[in-house]
Amino acid sequence: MIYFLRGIRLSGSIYGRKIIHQSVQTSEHNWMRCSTSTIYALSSFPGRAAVAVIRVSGPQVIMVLKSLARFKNIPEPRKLFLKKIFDPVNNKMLDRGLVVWFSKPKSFTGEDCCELHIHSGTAVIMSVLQALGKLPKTRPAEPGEFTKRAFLNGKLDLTEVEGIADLLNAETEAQQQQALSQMEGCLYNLYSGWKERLKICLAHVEAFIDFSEDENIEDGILDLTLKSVQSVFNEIENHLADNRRGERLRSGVKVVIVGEPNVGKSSLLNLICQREVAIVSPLSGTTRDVIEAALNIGGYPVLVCDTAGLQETEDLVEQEGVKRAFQRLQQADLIIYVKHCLEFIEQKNIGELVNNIYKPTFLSAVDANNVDSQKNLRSEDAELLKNSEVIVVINKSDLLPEEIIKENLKQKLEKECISCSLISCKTEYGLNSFLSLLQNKIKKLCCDSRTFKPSLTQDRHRFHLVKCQKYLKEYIFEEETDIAIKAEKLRKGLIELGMITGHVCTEEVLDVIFKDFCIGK
Ligand SMILES: Nc1nc2c(ncn2[C@@H]2O[C@H](COP(=O)(O)OP(=O)(O)OP(=O)(O)O)[C@@H](O)[C@H]2O)c(=O)[nH]1
Ligand SMILES: [K+]
Ligand SMILES: [Mg+2]
Repeated sequence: MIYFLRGIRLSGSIYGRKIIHQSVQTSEHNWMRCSTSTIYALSSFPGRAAVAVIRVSGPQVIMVLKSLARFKNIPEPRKLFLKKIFDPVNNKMLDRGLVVWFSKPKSFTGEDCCELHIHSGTAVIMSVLQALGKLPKTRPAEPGEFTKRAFLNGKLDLTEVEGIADLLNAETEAQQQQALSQMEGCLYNLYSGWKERLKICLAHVEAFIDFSEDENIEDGILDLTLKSVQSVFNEIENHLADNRRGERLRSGVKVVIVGEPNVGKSSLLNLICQREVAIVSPLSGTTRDVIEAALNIGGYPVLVCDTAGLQETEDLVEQEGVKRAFQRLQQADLIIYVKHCLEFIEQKNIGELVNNIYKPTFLSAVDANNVDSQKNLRSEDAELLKNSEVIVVINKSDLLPEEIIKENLKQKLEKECISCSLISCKTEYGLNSFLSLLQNKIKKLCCDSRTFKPSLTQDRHRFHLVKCQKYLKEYIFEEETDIAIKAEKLRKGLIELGMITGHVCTEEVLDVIFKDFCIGK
């Protein structure tokens, strides 16, 4: 047992040399480059308002306090002081405002930071920024540079950085909540938890390599390791099999309205949006291009598209419209398939008809290749279509000859069909129940209400998790007698996890992540 423990410690350091060190080098390199300069930026929205916040970070912060705010002694950190702000060169007074500073490392960036809360007027802001520029070794911050420094100083990992970016971009409540929990470290905890467990596995394997000749190495250590790797593997697999909920919530649910010409697709889009987004007319083939509208439905971000009526046609423009409709269908998370109600009055077995309506129609079209534009649909696209959620909307219920027929049809649909609404865009009959069906579907696509596990939110994470999983799979299942080769698999798996959190990363990855930030964050 003693050797067992010693193995962990020794191997831990071997591990440290190979992976952690790599990241430290990158960080140190950046740290040295950026820590010599002090950066400043307007962190609030530019324009006329009550207050503007200018943020400063770096070694010159004390100098800023002394020369712009004219503190005689270094003030107490984390306290607001009402001060006059002066230009350090011509000694002109520029404004009066609140000044606060944070001493390193207890600040957002991990460096000395200060904030000047001044009046938000164009001239005031410009003059204070210019005054900051007059101090030695100061310069305007690049987009996201404050956050980048926080990352390089170990204040945040990359998933938390991405959480901040998502929070700044969040437009709906559900997006806000997801971004917040990511910023608070839910993904960091999950991924670094796996990393810690794999690190121990690797340490065990390396201990085995180093000490297996030795009598004292614990029996069955490799079996134990295999079990641990297997359980991490299973957890990653579950996390990946989330039907892309988190990514969808982040980027918006894609809803596509399709159906034959003139069934009322554009009318439905306008009703959902509560404005005249698309042209409605009695002429068949009115909509040609895809018409998009971004909406907030029950706190979830949604992109609804109206498309050209699906039919075989000689008209070249309409053919192009049908082709585009099919392209959108392939990307859809949710399809609203609109039908004319008169098709249904004579039908006896409505449930079967409606429940199967969508898939056979499109998939048989795909198989038969009977519309030019559908020739482009490959079999995997057809598979995608099959996986999308569908709501069948039966429109124009006001045209049903008698009230009793309408009620009968409605009852039959409610009893026999899963996702179907009988509505009238003209009278708005059934609209509310359709909208609540739509909202429920969207919610289901974005979050799993049964579990409160953190969702995978980014393609970047998925990419590295899939690669990590591949190495773990090789470790678990491949017949390999050379234990050193097996150890290498674990090491590679660990590197992939490190790439997600940024403990192993390259300058290019950082550039991509920070480029979308605004200046001053
Ligand atoms: N009576 C009745 N007419 C409707 C209803 N919904 C739509 N319409 C009419 O049906 C016609 C076609 O409506 P659109 O919304 O343009 O139909 P579409 O499916 O977008 O048509 P295309 O873009 O040409 O494929 C228009 O004259 C609408 O006013 C409805 O619920 N009841
Ligand atoms: K029309
Ligand atoms: Mg239309």
